[in-house]
Amino acid sequence: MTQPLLDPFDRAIRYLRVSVTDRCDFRCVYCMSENMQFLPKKDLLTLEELDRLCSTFIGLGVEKLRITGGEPLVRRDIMTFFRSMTRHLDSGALKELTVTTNGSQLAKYAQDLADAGVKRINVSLDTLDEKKFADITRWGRLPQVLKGIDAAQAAGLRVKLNCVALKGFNEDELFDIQSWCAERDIDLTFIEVMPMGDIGNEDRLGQYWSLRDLRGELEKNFTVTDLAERSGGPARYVRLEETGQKIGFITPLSHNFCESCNRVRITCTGEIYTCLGQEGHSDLRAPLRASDDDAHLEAAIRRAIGLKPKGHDFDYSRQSVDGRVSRHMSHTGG
Ligand SMILES: Nc1nc2c(ncn2[C@@H]2O[C@H](COP(=O)(O)OP(=O)(O)OP(=O)(O)O)[C@@H](O)[C@H]2O)c(=O)[nH]1
Ligand SMILES: C[S@@+](CC[C@H](N)C(=O)[O-])C[C@H]1O[C@@H](n2cnc3c(N)ncnc32)[C@H](O)[C@@H]1O
Ligand code: SF4
Ligand code: SF4
Repeated sequence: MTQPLLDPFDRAIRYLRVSVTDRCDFRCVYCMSENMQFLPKKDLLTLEELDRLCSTFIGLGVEKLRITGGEPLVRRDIMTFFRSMTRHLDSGALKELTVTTNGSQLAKYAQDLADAGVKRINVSLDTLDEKKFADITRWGRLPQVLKGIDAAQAAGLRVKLNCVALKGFNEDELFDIQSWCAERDIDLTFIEVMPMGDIGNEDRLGQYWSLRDLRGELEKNFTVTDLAERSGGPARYVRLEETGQKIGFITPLSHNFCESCNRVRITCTGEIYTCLGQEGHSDLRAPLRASDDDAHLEAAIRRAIGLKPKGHDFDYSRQSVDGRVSRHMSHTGG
């Protein structure tokens, strides 16, 4: 029997997040600069290499696989990869195959995702206003995303909306977004903006809207009850008693979920980041390419997991660069 992946703090690693591309058809202001330089295609893991890497992790006890990016659905032939993972769902080794997407390609791929065994997807959407959407994503078009969400629901996929809370940007839309989701039976999670990337002159500290304040706003209209349940992810949930709606809050700066952290991340070039909020990483592409022997790759994975830190190092209170992670969110896929 293979030993499960345990980190130095005895946390079992069951959740793998894989960024399949650094490219994106949007340029969200908190994520990328307008003139992002992307990696040469030859540096990316091939779909076959991604398959081998993910399959090795699944053999080592990973039960949940989330595909992210950049925008995962702009990678050519990505459905081939999703379909190749279906065998692990069929065998029961993989419990969940899922994706985090900006929604732009969903109208095209929703049914294929459902056919591959995907049940739930997360769609990132910060505003329901067309003009504001164009501003925040720079290149995105809202109607295309809304069409994608409709297609996902029509294909039977459960949709969760990820909404980054931004002061002075979507504060005024809080109740519109909440009721829009309630009407469509779409789950909703708010995310605090994180200090990542060196993104031009964007002022992430000025955009910071604490979810504590956002919750305070909700309390003006609803009775908000804390729920004890956890999804195995960083979100904490509340219920709005008047509508019965469940809303998630992800406050990456609090350490409240680090102690039960179950995840690691792979970039599209095969680096493993054992913590979203730390720079430390190891290379898995070299061992992947060096030999067909999976034992070699497994040993490299175990060595990397052996370096997983206890928690993150984000800090808004430090004004200097050492309080931020300089890598872009699109590099590790959030
Ligand atoms: N600090 C921190 N933030 C995380 C972590 N995982 C996810 N997040 C944040 O949560 C955001 C949403 O993540 P998603 O890709 O939707 O996945 P999720 O919320 O973990 O997924 P489910 O719980 O399966 O729905 C990410 O973009 C990050 O901002 C984590 O391990 N640490
Ligand atoms: C990097 S994107 C990758 C997947 C896909 N392109 C999407 O947007 O859903 C994953 C998530 O990271 C979030 N994100 C990006 N930059 C962020 C930041 N600086 N702070 C908080 N969340 C961020 C996005 O809102 C999105 O929900
Ligand atoms: S948040 Fe997602 S959609 Fe927006 S620029 Fe980053 S990778 Fe692209
Ligand atoms: S910040 Fe790091 S340790 Fe904490 S939950 Fe996220 S990945 Fe895990």
